[in-house]
Amino acid sequence: MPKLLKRLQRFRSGSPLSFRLLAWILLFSSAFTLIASALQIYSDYRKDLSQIDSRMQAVESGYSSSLARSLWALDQKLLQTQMEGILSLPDIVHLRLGIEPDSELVMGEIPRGADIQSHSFDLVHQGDEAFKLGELTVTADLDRVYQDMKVKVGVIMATEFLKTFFVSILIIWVFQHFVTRHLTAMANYAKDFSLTNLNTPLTLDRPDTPSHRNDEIGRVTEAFNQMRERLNDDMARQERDAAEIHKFSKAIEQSPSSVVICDRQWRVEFANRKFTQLTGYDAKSIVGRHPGALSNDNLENRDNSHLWQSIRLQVQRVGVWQGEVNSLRRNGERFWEQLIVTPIKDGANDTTGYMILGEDISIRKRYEQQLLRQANYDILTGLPNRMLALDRLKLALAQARRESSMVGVMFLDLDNFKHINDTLGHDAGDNLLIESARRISSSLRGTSTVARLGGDEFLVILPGLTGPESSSQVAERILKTFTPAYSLNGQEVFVTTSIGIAIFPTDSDNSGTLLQHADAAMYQAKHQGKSSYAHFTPELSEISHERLQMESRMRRALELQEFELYFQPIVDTATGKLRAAEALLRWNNPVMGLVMPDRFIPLAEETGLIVPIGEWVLEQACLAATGWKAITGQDIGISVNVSPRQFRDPGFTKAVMRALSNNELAPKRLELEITERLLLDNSIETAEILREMDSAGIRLSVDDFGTGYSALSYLKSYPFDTLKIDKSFVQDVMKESEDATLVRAIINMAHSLGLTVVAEGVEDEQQTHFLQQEGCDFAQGYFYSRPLPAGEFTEWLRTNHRISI
Ligand SMILES: Nc1nc2c(ncn2[C@@H]2O[C@@H]3COP(=O)(O)O[C@H]4[C@@H](O)[C@H](n5cnc6c(=O)[nH]c(N)nc65)O[C@@H]4COP(=O)(O)O[C@H]3[C@H]2O)c(=O)[nH]1
Repeated sequence: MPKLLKRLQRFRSGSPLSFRLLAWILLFSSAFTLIASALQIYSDYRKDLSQIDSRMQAVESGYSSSLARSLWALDQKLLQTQMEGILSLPDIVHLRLGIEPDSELVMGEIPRGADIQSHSFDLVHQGDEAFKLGELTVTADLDRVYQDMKVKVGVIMATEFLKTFFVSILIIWVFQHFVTRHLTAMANYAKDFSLTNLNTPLTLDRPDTPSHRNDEIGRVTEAFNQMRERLNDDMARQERDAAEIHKFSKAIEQSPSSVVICDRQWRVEFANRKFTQLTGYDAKSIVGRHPGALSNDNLENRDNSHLWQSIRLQVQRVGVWQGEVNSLRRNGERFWEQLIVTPIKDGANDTTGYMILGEDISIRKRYEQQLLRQANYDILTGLPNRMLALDRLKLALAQARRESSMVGVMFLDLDNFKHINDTLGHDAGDNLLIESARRISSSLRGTSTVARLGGDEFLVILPGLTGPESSSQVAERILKTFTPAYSLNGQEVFVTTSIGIAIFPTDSDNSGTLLQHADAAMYQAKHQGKSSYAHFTPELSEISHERLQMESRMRRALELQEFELYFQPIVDTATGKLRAAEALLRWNNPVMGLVMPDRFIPLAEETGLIVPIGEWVLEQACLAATGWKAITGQDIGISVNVSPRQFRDPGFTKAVMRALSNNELAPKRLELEITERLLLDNSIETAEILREMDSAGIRLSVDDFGTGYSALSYLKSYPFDTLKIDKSFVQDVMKESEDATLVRAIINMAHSLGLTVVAEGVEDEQQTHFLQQEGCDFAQGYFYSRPLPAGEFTEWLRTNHRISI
């Protein structure tokens, strides 16, 4: 019993549901039992009453006639016996027999206060005529019935209570065992459920069978565990999301671009580290401010407000704004930044804020400005370049049209720049250009423009001229500034310039044509003699046109096979025997006829066409030399002229080697003629190429010696074999004693350096004798033979047997 109480106690405290359930079960089952028992007792009570009633009926039916007879017969004894017999019947406690007319016989006693039930009936004598003899009232005591009922109630109540109680206990136990303890376990699980034990599933103390899994508790358990797993997943996702968010926020924070995030009202909410580095504004100090109004300078902010208004409008309309902004750092320093402004949208595509990405492009901007400068200005002299000059010219022409004034266009070319550049080196050339630019600029008014068009060409624009003569005055001033010597590499050098002038609108009203005319005039000035100027005349355009035509014809001359090599013998001065031949280029143009190299080689050099033309010459010269061996059986050398531009071409060495190997010519049979201008450049590459040629066995000669700086000293440093005295000295040896002395000195010096000497331009016998006397090794000139086309030269070989090997 204490155990049971304890249990009950536990139910009360730990299992309120069980307790309440027990109470309810008891209440309901008791009520139900009570009602049922009450109904049952009432039914039994009614049955007892009806039994008494039927017993009284039975007394009436059984005794009325016998009592009537006894009464008729006045047989008191019998009557008494009969009445005692009735009184002995159960529950009947009292009889009253009323006898007609007024006597009565009473038997038995009615207990005081007892509940009774009475039944009366007449005693009638049945004769001819019915005669009422009396009336019998039978009274039954209901006490027994009540006693029975009380006992029944007691018994039923006790048994029903016990039954209900034990059934309830049983139900509760069953409920507790199968349901409540699991619910309690669930409750405890739920109570202890936290993020730390998310991985512990809910398990109940019951077998894991399919039926258990499918019942309500099983389903609730499963629901619990599913909930736990979902929570687990959610937590994992949340962790992942948090890590992602952390990563993104770190990325934004550490982004190399500045990042500013604003709310919908364009108030700064966040700014990353880069922003602070870039602008000097601390992120916290600008929170809540408008990104265009960070500075305290009202003027600055007002300027910015227009910009940010258009940014806002464009972001709203187009969804993005990007551009370059000249921003202000906190310290007042300006910098260029590239901004990208975009809205930040939520899942419903509503704008929740704005993001401003910024990148410092100051360096790029500076670089761009530099590029712009480079695109418009000549780096060396700082003068406007061709592009800017043309722009300025167009502007000047437009203004002159409006003002009906004149514009002078001057084309300047330094007369001996190429020579100085080749002989004194590029540095000297550069200094010359810088100084020339300065001198030209110094002779001009403020409104004039001087520009460098490239190389040694300058352009001067003279706006607002009153007449062509004003341009002549300027030209004279410029020429005058060129009079003093230039100091280059410690040497005094005299440089002159040639100026061509064209006037707007007299010569042309078009900038391009004016430039062409000025160029043509410049060539005319050069032609007149250097250090002069010339005005454009209509005839000049023809000359300039010719130059252009020649260039375009030359470009096609190779493929049209218009070039031809002539060969001129180089003979031993003492014996007159052939030693080698010099290849001299000719251009057979159907329109221009036979064009001599002096006319087209400079243009070929200028345009770079000399490189493919020179390769062709090398190839053809080697081919010819191989052919002569076949004819004569002798190895005849071949000299080929190489121009500086050709020599400096990166493919030159390969082209030479290719020509030799293609034609199987021994390198020692090939002699390359190089002008001394090339050597004075003194560049490492020149020396290397010469050495490469020399080590390959190719012979090298200095051509036109005497026309340049004629410095013998450099000859020592290079692997030359031959020195060719220029024809201008040879031709005058018999007339000018100075030239004879010079030629003699050259021969002696060359020999002392171990060089063979060739005299060029030998035209008569006297010259030959002189050279023989002076010990000049070889001679070349009309005296022996003019340069001959290949066929005629072969013929010359056949007829001339004096071949020296
Ligand atoms: N007055 C006179 N002149 C004589 C006499 N003997 C030869 N000559 C000319 O003197 C020039 C000698 O060639 P250069 O000094 O190398 O001068 C050459 C050379 O520098 C250049 N040249 C010729 N062919 C080529 C070539 O294939 N490549 C290159 N780069 N230049 C070439 O053109 C220049 C002129 O060549 P050419 O007109 O053929 O003129 C040739 C030749 O015809 C003479 O007795 N009297």
